[in-house]
Amino acid sequence: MRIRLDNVGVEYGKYKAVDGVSFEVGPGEVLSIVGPNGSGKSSIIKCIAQVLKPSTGKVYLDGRDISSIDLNEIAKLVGYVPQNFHYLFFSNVMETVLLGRKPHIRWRVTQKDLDVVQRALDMMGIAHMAGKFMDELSGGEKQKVYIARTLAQEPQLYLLDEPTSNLDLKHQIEVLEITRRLTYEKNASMIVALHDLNLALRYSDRVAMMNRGRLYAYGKPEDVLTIQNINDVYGVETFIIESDYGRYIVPIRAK
Ligand SMILES: Nc1ncnc2c1ncn2[C@@H]1O[C@H](COP(=O)(O)OP(=O)(O)OP(=O)(O)O)[C@@H](O)[C@H]1O
Repeated sequence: MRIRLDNVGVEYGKYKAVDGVSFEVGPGEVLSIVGPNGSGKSSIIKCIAQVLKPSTGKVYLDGRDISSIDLNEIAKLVGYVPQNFHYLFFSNVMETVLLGRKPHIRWRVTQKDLDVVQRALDMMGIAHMAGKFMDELSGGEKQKVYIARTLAQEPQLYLLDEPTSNLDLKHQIEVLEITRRLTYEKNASMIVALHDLNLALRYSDRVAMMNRGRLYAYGKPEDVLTIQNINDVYGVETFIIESDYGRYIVPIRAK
């Protein structure tokens, strides 16, 4: 799936949170959006998820204006994991992940739906807690359930807003490995907001760096995540290590 943002702006009342953002993500590609707190990452993701309507510009999915696409079709195509998720505290893990199948279910839940849900639970390592109620889970466990729900949805576009914020080191890597692999295998696409610049460097095909609502830099990870850009946008001095395992950004001090 190809996603194109053309001059997207977001306003909250008179406050312009996003201004004139344009970028493109091709089939089988992962785009990370990085930038300081309040720079507009979530607002952009919400426009693509159709939670917010842009005040200017348009979002296109495979060339179609997203606002003209039927919401049932959007529900099948776009899998959105928001930053702050709301769950039904009286539902259990299995039921919550099964909700991901809702756009695909016609009359009743089929064996295929249950198989897909089981696979998603297994991929996220939460099958053993399938019967637990949502309000019995830790923050990281809830986040895994919401990612599993999106995996069960089998979307063409993964929209992940800081999906690793509550996860331990191992699961931060696993979530991005799994979603990136599915993106490549299914020729889907993925747009992910990340605070960890090293994860962005490692898992993206392209990076969009936001600064105060504007796109500051956009392109290949190594061209965007430079010492100079990080210094300009975050006000943090860094150095870069080139190792056998790849390139790493090491922060030294805030300016
Ligand atoms: N519902 C809202 N009403 C008013 N202002 C908002 C609203 N949501 C976000 N904003 C403002 O818009 C700006 C961009 O917010 P957004 O959540 O998109 O940033 P972000 O880059 O995702 O931040 P963070 O890294 O802290 O999650 C911020 O200044 C924020 O205060």
